Amino acid sequence: MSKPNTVLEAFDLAKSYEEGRRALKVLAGIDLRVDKGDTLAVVGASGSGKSTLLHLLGGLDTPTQGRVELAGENLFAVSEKRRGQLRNRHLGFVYQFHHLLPEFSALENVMMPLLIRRQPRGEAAEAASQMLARVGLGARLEHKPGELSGGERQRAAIARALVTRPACLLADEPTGNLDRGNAEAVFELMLELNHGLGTALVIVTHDPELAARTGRVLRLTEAGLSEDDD
Ligand SMILES: Nc1ncnc2c1ncn2[C@@H]1O[C@H](COP(=O)(O)OP(=O)(O)OP(=O)(O)O)[C@@H](O)[C@H]1O
Repeated sequence: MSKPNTVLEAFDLAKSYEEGRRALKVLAGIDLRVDKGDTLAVVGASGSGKSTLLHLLGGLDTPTQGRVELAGENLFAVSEKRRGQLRNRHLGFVYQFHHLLPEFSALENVMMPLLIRRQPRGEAAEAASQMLARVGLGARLEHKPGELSGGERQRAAIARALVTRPACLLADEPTGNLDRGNAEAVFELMLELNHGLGTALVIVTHDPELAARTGRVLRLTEAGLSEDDD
């Protein structure tokens, strides 16, 4: 049974890919619990399955075995429609590439998830501009993605992911395309927002120094998932 403040929980999660007659085992026996407000980094060698794990946690890919509970519901026992609703209601996603829509302004991009939820335009604009101000882009509302720097684009993507106030933000190498200074700034911003908004944060990173700034570091190896001691 999930505890009341548990946001996301994985039980005995496994993922294999068929390779001809053999199965390529990527993940096996993964148990993981993310509580409200947790900050957690997932590290591991290239190909160890970090992105695969994040996709499973977000219900974007299906496991070969095991289950993921989001807000107490098994993501893979519900309909596709319900899975989408749960994802929408409780999760935010940030990727290495910002995925902002190029023809829309920063403000319009961040309003989008609220408009999709049928929030009135005025309210959506207000919430989006507040969130953009929180990520330091209060003076860039009308800029299109092509008129923003790399770090600013990633900040806008974070604002878009958080504007719906998700319980948990899943971030896959969100600083992977940034130089050192920007990577650190964006990482710090995510931790700060996570703290301020009470959002749980699961962040996949290659960077051990950045990972060490989170509350928990989980390491993926062939033996499975283990938690680093402080
Ligand atoms: N659709 C797929 N079909 C077959 N194999 C796949 C598929 N997707 C991923 N894999 C394999 O699963 C393994 C884990 O991939 P994943 O992208 O999760 O690793 P990662 O730890 O995120 O790597 P990186 O740090 O390089 O991004 C890799 O060996 C990859 O080749």
